[in-house]
Amino acid sequence: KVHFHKWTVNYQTWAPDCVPVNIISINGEYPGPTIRAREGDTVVVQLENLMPTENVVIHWHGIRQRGSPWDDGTASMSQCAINAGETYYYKFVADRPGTYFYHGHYGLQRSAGFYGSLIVDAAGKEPFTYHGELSIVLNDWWHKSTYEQAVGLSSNPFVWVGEPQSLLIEGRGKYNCSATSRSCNATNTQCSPYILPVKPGNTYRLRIASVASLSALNFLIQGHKMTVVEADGHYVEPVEVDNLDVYSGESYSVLITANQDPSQNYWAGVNVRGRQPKTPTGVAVLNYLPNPSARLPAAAPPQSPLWNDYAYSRALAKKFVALKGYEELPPLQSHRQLILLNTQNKINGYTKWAINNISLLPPPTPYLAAMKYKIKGAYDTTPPPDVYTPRTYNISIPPPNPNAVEGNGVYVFKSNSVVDVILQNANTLTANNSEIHPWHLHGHDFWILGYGEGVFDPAKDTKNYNTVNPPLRNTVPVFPYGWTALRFKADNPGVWAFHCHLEAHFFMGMGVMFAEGIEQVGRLPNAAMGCGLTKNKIHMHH
Ligand SMILES: O=C1O[C@H]([C@@H](O)CO)C(O)=C1O
Repeated sequence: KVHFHKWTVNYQTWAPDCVPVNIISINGEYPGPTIRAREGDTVVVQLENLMPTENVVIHWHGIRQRGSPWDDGTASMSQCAINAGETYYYKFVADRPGTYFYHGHYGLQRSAGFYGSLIVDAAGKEPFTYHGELSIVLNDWWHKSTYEQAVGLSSNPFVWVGEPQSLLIEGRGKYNCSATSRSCNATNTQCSPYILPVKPGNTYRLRIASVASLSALNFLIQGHKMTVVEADGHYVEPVEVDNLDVYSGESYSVLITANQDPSQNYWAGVNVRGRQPKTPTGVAVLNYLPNPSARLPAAAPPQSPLWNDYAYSRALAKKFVALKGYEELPPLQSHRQLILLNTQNKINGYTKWAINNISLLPPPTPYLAAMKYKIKGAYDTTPPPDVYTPRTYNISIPPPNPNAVEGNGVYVFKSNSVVDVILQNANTLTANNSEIHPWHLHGHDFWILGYGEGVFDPAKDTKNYNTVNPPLRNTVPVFPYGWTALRFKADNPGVWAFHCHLEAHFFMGMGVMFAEGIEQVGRLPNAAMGCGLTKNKIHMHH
């Protein structure tokens, strides 16, 4: 079955947290329309860019784009961004059931509200049952425009975006209007809390995803336990939790049962973790029918574990393992091991993030076309280093030599080879500071083989990898001063970004490029080309 969607993208005034700002909307909606498909279906999105002053792309987060790497929706990587006034057709197969989403992948467009849900239903029986389904996307929100944020991030002196003003559940939050001189209308229906209607006694599958720009989030429902059953489109052994960490780029399904006093409604809440919170709890309402949805819970919004209780977060992350009998297990050996050290750096005085001392600056010619058509001079053909040097680098202090370089080289993998990547975290430019980074891989799912604290030791730590029931994911956090090890099969011809999913960090260069099987990539659509050096590779038809 083919699902056809006709979308227009435009600027729009919207008040997600009661303060009107400019957002990027789809068909006038915020969040954008939900895409719903069945496993194996094809999705076609006719995307018309009606924004008069900027280009656009959409990334289909969690969709692997097998056979359609040009529709991964990454500007400068998989395609030329769609010009103002132009229309592009995205076409891909929803080949795996699960909870996914889509968002802009150009500049800071995701932070401008440019995102929505993408849900793929299983063709067969699932390992759990429920009466109904609910779905939310979590986000953090700023009043400062994304253009102002981008200028600050690329200025010297550096202007940091700061902590968010609000946390949003399905695009809705509530700023304290008396705390701002800006226009703010607490009765605007755009900022009324999102309602999750439930029938007493019933069990629901709640799909939760995060597109947060900066914040690690913790989600919980007052008085209700949640049983986690799916993560990033893969089944996990059921885990019952009181609250759930959701890192940007992750998605979950949890089962909840409406088993509390039916005369009440309950808060669903979201709080910041991993950074000292300056943002109030974002809330939605779990509405026990037939209570009126406007009957707000009397209790205070629910609170999460302490923001810097990393032991809690590490322990929770380790609880998620693949559901026995449902998920593919990893190959026992890998062919190549990358150890990627992240550092915050200065380049000519500008604040950046670097991986093995290289800060990613994507080129004007998209990699996919450049590699497929062997366009000379499009990007640096010297591959970046597999491991960081010196190997004695001290991760617990600010970089002693903070200078890094900008680069755009690519890690090229043998077709179908097995690759291990170890993400190694370190101190930032600020003493005694290391941050959580959620890393997202395009075009693949990977197995999480392990998490550790301190410096990764290849001789010792590889022995403790979980190869028995590691979860398959497309996004994984690396905790402060720690490491995360993952494994994937380089079995999807194309060029794929692997990057920190925090919007500002990716903008500041925190990512790398992977490629495999380029010779097997089919002919690129002309519409994905036309920028940089791709222009003379456009195929002429009669
Ligand atoms: O990339 C970042 O920059 C700031 C800070 O390190 C410098 O202002 C911050 O908190 C980040 O996550």
